[in-house]
Amino acid sequence: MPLADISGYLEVLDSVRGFSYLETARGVLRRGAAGCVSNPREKPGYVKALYVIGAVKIPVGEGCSYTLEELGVYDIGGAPDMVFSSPLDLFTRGKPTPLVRSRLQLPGGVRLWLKLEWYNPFSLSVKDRPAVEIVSRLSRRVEKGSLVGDATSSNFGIALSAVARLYGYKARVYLPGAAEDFGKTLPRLLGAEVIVDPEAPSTVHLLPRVMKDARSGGLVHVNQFYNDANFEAHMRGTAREIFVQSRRGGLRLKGVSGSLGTSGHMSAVAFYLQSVDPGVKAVLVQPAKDASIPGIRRVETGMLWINMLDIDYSLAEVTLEEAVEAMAEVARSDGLIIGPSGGAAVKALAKKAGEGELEPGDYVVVVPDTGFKYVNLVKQLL
Ligand SMILES: Cc1ncc(COP(=O)(O)O)c(/C=N/[C@@H](COP(=O)(O)O)C(=O)O)c1O
Repeated sequence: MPLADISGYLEVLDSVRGFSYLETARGVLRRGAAGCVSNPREKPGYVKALYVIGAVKIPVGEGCSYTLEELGVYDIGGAPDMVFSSPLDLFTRGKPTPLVRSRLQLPGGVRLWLKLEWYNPFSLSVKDRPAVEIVSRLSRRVEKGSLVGDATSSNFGIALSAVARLYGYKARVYLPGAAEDFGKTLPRLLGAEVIVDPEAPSTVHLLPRVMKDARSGGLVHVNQFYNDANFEAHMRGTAREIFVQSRRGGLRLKGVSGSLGTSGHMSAVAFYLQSVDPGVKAVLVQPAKDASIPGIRRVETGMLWINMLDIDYSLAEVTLEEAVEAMAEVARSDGLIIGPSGGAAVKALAKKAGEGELEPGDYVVVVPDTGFKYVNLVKQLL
């Protein structure tokens, strides 16, 4: 059977170390096709490369080749009746998240498209994706009833609290004092323990405390900051969806823009789309010095994938005021209330467009969550 279900080979994924499999993934994406292997179990890196780009099938045999479409890469979900058998089914098949053309006019023929990640059902944010990927893999080796936890700026904590319960785990989330109220309250509503450290200026400052609690026993640290399942969730999900939606929507995709926390989603989006077309630009936003924008950080504060992988990107700096200004611009042009990190990414793209750095074409901005969570923040700045 030349096209086998890749789900029959996933046990080999855990044996793959490092990022070398990504060169294979890049090659398959660039060629748009994958060759056969006689025994996938002897090629765990190849299995992982196909899994991470979203293949559902793996070609088994000699001397054959299959297109991405034949491998199931284009099967990005969809439930026409929107009837789901469970909350996890809602997360999985209630995809892809929308990609919508904004009416906001940017200079230089830059056409703006918004990838609305608040359509993820648990945290109404992009962070559902790594939470489901991390917990579903963990459930293969961690006994039910265990306590899982991590440091979070808010969204991942909500997603982890929700998904942990669905898999039979308890959750504990650690937040910096400056986190928004929704990030401190909603995990409790979901039955999680919440630890707030008023002294911690950011999530990464909480990691020593989380690791100490993990070492002293009793806590499984899921570690969104260094767990490759974060990056891989976005390769198979966010990135693949943008690739397929752009193709099917007839976009002339010239660039992507987004923000950085763990750097999981924008590393995946940039890597995937630049593997397909090396000419795709990646405009990444970071808060201006001394600025604080919920959920995102400056690259120098420490991130894994954006620093480890071969990704070509430019950085733009944005203040919180500029991020909220962009929220208002999108709200008034599209009627959509995007979150501040999405606003920051729109502003970053607009700056690059204004500086004449972008060629005409379609640009996708990943909008990690909704602005409905940030009323107190916005109120002070409107
Ligand atoms: C609203 C919003 N926008 C963008 C990001 C960045 O996503 P990432 O780079 O894929 O982690 C995030 C990421 N938040 C993560 C990580 O936060 P961090 O900025 O690393 O402290 C969390 O919820 O714990 C976010 O919540």
